[in-house]
Amino acid sequence: MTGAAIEAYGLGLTYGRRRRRTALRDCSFRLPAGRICALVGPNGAGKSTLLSLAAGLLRPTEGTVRVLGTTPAGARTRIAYVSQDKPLYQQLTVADTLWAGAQLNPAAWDSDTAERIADPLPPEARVKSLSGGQRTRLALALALGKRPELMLLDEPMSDLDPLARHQLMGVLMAEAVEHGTTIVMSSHILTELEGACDYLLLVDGGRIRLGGESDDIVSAHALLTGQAGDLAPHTVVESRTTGRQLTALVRPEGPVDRTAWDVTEPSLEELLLAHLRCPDAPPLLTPSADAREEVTAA
Ligand SMILES: Nc1ncnc2c1ncn2[C@@H]1O[C@H](COP(=O)(O)OP(=O)(O)OP(=O)(O)O)[C@@H](O)[C@H]1O
Repeated sequence: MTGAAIEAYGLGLTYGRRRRRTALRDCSFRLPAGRICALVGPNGAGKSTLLSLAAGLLRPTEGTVRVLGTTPAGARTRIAYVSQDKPLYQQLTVADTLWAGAQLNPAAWDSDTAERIADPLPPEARVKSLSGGQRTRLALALALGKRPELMLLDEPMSDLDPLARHQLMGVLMAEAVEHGTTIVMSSHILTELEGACDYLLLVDGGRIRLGGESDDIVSAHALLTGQAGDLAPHTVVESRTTGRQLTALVRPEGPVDRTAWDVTEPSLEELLLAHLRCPDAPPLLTPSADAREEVTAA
């Protein structure tokens, strides 16, 4: 398929030889290019593993992944990856780090963007003297300066103060709009992602549970409230009873009986939390996220 930033088919990764730990299993999905995608899931779900596979830092133990129409290794110059621990050279100064970024990316380096993002940092400060949030800012300056087609960001906002978070989220979104950059951003802060991301991947227990346009995923669900009653024929994600009142998150399979139920649209956060509380709910991929054909070897 064309126009995909990431395509995975049966993708899996098991760490270790003796004490094997399966981090991802049988993940098939497609992320169209140009999206800002939230990658969400509980601790240990497999988000970092998925990002590392897409960045070409890990090789799958099963299945395949393609990035920007080629192998992750083949796309390396077109990808920027910011890992959770933001590895930077401790001895270099901020100015040296930006200079090194320019030398390593001579064809596409965007010094204006990189310097604008790094601006609040003292140029002569050594990386080892920066705070966690300041290092994140420098790592994002390097990533954006590279002018990548795909940015893979592992919890990029977790140690930034609210003002810096707001500013850098704005920069990321402007970048996506102006240059069509695809951004995949893992985070635990669901409210922050709700306004910023137009695409969603929910990973849980090493599997993809939800994938697709956030709006389409939300509108595929309904919150029903009423007297305890029959929820058939709808697919039930979660149902809870308080006294005689039943509240259920369902995927409607046909018209909902509005004489029996109050019907509202769930927020993205309500929807995600319900899926996390109910791991047996069936997965849902919208048509654009559905990778039906096996991609060629990674
Ligand atoms: N290097 C490793 N060796 C062995 N197991 C690992 C390694 N890295 C991750 N794992 C395991 O793989 C699983 C997925 O980890 P991963 O870091 O991908 O999760 P995550 O969704 O990014 O979690 P978090 O939200 O806590 O960052 C976990 O069970 C973890 O313990």
